[in-house]
Amino acid sequence: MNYTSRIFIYVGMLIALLTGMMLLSFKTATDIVVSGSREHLRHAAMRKQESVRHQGDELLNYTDIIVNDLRLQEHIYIIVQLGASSEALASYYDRQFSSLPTDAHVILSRSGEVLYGAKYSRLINALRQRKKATSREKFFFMSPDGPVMVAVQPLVYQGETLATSAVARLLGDSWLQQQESNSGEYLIFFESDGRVLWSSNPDYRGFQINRASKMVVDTERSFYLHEVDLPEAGTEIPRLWFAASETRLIHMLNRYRYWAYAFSFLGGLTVLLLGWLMVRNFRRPLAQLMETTEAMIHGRLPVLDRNESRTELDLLLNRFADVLDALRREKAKVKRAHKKLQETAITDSLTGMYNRRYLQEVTPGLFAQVERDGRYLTAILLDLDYFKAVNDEHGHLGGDAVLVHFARLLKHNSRANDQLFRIGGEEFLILNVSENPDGNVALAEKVRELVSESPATYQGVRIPMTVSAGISCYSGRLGEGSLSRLMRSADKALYEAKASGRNRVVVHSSCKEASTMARKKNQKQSLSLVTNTKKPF
Ligand SMILES: Nc1nc2c(ncn2[C@@H]2O[C@H](COP(=O)(O)OP(=O)(O)OP(=O)(O)O)[C@@H](O)[C@H]2O)c(=O)[nH]1
Repeated sequence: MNYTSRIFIYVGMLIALLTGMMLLSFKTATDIVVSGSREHLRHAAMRKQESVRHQGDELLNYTDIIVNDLRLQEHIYIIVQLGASSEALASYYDRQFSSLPTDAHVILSRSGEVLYGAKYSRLINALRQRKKATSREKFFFMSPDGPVMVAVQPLVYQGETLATSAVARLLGDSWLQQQESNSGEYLIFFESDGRVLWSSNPDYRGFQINRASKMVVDTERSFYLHEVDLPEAGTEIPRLWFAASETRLIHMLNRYRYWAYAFSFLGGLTVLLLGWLMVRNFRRPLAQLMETTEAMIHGRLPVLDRNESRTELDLLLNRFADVLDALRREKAKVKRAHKKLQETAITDSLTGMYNRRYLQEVTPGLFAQVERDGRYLTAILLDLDYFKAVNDEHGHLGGDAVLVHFARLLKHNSRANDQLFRIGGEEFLILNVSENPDGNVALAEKVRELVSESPATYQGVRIPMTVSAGISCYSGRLGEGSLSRLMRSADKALYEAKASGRNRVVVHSSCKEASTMARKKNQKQSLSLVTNTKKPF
C-alpha cells in the first residue's frame, strides 16, 4: 500500500476517533447534567412530601385544640348525655374555631349524629364510612373538587368518648397553586389513569402524562416528574406528582449537541485538510525522487531543481540534487579518462598515429564498405630506408625524432579519408577507400619526394632520409577480403622497392587490376550517362 493511501487511512481513523470522543464527551456531559437535574427534582419532590406531611400534622394539631376545649366538651356532654339542643354549640364552635385555617369542620356524635358542620355532607359521609375513630389520625377521601385531607380525633369528656371531631382541607386547584407558584419552571398536580386532574397550573389540566418516561410534554415545554408520596392516601386517591421543567435543560443540551457536531465536523475537516497537505508535501518530493531514481536506473543523471523549503524531504531532495551533480561531474571525468584510455589503446604514443590494434579493429568495416559500395581499398606501406643507421649514428632519441618528423609529414600531406597507422618500428601504413586507386600512387610518390627533400633535425643536426613504399589494392573481387592478404601484397611491393635501390614506390599487380576495373566502370558510367541524356523521356 502506498504512503498516500496509508496517510488517508490514518486520517480516517483520526476523524473517527475525534468524532467518537466528541460524541462520548457529549453523552457523558448529558448524563451528568440529566442525572444532576433528576437528583434536584427528587430532592424538591421530597421537600413537597415533607410539606404535605407537615400540613397533615397541622390539621391534627387543630383537632387537638378542638377536642381539648373544655367548654366544647361540656357542650357536647350536655347535647349527647342530656339531650340538649345543638344550636348553642354551633354559635360557640363558630366563635371559637372559625379562625382555624381549614376548609371544613365536622363533629359527629358517637351515634353518628351531626352535631356541627351539617353542610359538609361529603366529609360526613366519609367519616360515617370509616369505622369509628378511636385515635388521633389522618385519612384522605375524594371529592369532585379534589382529594380531601382529613384529621380526625375522638372527643372525650370525663373519660367517656362522646363524639368525633374532624377538620379537613381540600387539596384542589387552589391548594396546588399555593404549593407551587405558577413560575412555569415547576408544576404540582394530581393524576389518575395518566391524566392530569388538578394542577398548580390549570392549563395542564387534562394533559396526558407518560408514566414510563415520567414526563409531561406539551408543544412548548416538557417536565420530568417525581411522585410525592401520600402515606395515608388509599388507592382511590389520585397520585400526586411534582414536576420540573426540562425545557431549558433540553435546549441547553441541544445547543451543546450542535456544538459537538460542529466541532466534530470542523475537527474532521481540519484533520482532512492537514492530511491532504501532508500527502501533497510528501508526494511532490517523493514523486521527484522516484522519477529521478527511475531515470538513474536507465543510465540517466537528470538535473533536479533545488527547493527553498526547509522541510526534511526538500532538504533530502536538495542533497539528492548535489549527489546527482557530483555523479555527473564524476561521469564526465570517467568519460574523459575512458576516451583518453581508448585513444591510448589505439594510438602510438610516439607519433600519435593509430597502432596495429586499431588496424585490426577498423579493417573489417573498410572491407565491408568496399564490397557494399563497389569501391577499392588501397594499402600504402611505407618503410624508412636504412633507419638502423640513423639510430646507430644519432642514437635512439635521434631515431625517435626522425620518426616523429616523418609522422608529421604524413599527417600534413594525407587526405581526409586516409587513415594513418604506425605498424612497426619504422614502418607506416596508409589505408584508403576510394573509387579509383590511382590517386594513391601519386600520394605515395609525393610523400617519398617530401621525405627526401625535408630532412629531420635532431639537436641541430640535419638527418636526411628516404622512404620506400609498396602499394596493394583490394577490389572486392578476390573472394573474401583479408588484411593479411592485402598486407602481404603491399609487403611484396615494398620488398621490391627496397631491393631495387630504395627511395621508390612499387605498385603491386592487385592495384593495376583494380585500376583497370575502375577505369572500365567509369567508362561504362559515362557511356550510360550519354545514352540516358539522348533518350527522350
Ligand atoms: N629510434 C628508434 N628506433 C627503432 C624504433 N623501432 C625500431 N627501431 C629500429 O629501427 C631499425 C630497423 O632496422 P632494419 O629493420 O634493419 O631496417 P633498416 O635499417 O631501415 O634497413 P632497410 O629497411 O632495409 O632500409 C632497428 O635498428 C630498430 O632498432 C623506435 O621506436 N625508435
